[in-house]
Amino acid sequence: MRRLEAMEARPYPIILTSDFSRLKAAINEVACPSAIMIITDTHVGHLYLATVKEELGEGIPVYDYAFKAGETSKHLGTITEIYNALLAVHMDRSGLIIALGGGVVGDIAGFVASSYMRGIPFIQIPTTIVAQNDSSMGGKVGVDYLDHKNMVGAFYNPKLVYTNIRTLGTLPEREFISGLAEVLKHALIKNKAFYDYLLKEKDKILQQDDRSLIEMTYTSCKAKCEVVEEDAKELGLRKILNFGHTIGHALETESHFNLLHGECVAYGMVMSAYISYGRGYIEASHLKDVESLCRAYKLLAPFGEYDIHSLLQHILYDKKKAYGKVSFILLQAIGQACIKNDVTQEEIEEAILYVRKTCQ
Ligand SMILES: O=C(O)C(=O)C[C@@H](O)[C@H](O)[C@H](O)COP(=O)(O)O
Repeated sequence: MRRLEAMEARPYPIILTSDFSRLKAAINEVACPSAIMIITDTHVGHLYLATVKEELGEGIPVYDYAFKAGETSKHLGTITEIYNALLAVHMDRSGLIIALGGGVVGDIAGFVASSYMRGIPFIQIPTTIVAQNDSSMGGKVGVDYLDHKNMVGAFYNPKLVYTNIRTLGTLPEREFISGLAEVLKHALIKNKAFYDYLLKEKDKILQQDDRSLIEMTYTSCKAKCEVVEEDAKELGLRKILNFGHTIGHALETESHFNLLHGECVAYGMVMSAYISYGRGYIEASHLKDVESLCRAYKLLAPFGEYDIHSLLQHILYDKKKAYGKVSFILLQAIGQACIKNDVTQEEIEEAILYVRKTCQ
C-alpha cells in the first residue's frame, strides 16, 4: 500500500480597507486571468460596477452579469443563466469570476465558479455587513432549493476577499442592522472580549465610523476563520457558526423572507440562549446579556404571530440533520458554544413562546 496526504485548504487573503484603490494589485497577487466576469445584482451593479471596472483597467476583457436583486433569485435557474453568459463570452478555466455584492451574490457567483468547467477561480468583493463579516469567507456557496435555504451547494474558497467597508454607506439601515446579527453571533459563540468591545463601541459602529468598522470586521472574520480552519467541511466544530440559525432559517422560510436573515438569526440566538438557560448551562443573567447585545444593535423587533407547528416542521427538515437528529448550538457562557442534538420539541416551543413574550 502507498499513501499520501492531500492538502485541501489553501489560505487566501482577506483585505479590509475603505476604498477600491488596492483592488487590482490585490488581484494580481492571487491570479493572472485571461478574462473576468463580474457577477452582481441589479441593485449593487448600479452602485459599484462602474467603479470596480474602472479600477480593473483595460488590460483584459471584463464582462458583467447582473441578476435581479434579492433572495428570490437564489435558485438554480439563475445559475444556468450565468453558465449561458459565461459560455457566450467563451470564458474558460483561465478566466476569473468576481462576486460583487452581498451574501446572495457571493453564494450564487461562488457556486457558479465551483461548478463551471469543474471550477474556475473567483474572488469576493462583499458589499454588505453579512457578506463582509460572514458569508464571503469559509467557502460555503450555493442556492436555495424548493422551500429549503442553501440546500444545494458546495464548499469552494475564493482566491481573495476584498472588503471596502465604505460600501456599507449605501446599505439600507434595516439591512445594516440585520447583518450585524452575524457579528454578534461571533462574539457570543467565541469571544467574550469581542462581546465587551461591541457593547462599548456600539455608537461608533452604528454610525459607521471607519476605524471601528474595520476593527469590528477584523475581529469578526478572525473568529470565523479560526473555526473554519479547524473544520472546513462542517463535520464538527464549524456547526457552532450555526448558532441561532436552526430556528432562524425556519423563521426566514416561515416569514416568506419578509424577515431578513439577521433579524431571524437574532431571534434564533435568544431562543437558543433560552434553551441553554432552561438546561442550566447558563445563568439568567447570561440570557439577558444575549438579549441586551441584540437590543443594543436595534435587533429583536416585536415578534410576529408565526405558526409554531409550521416553524417546528421547518426545523425538523433542517438540512443539518444527521442520523435523524437536528443539531442545536447552545451556549455554555458568553463566548462559548456547544453542539447538542437532543433538544426536544417542547424546549423549542417554550423558547418560541419566550421570545414571543419578551419581544413585544
Ligand atoms: O459558515 C458557516 O458555516 C455558517 O454557518 C455561517 C452562517 O452564518 C451562514 O448563514 C451560512 O450561510 C449558513 O449556512 P448553512 O449551511 O446553515 O445554510
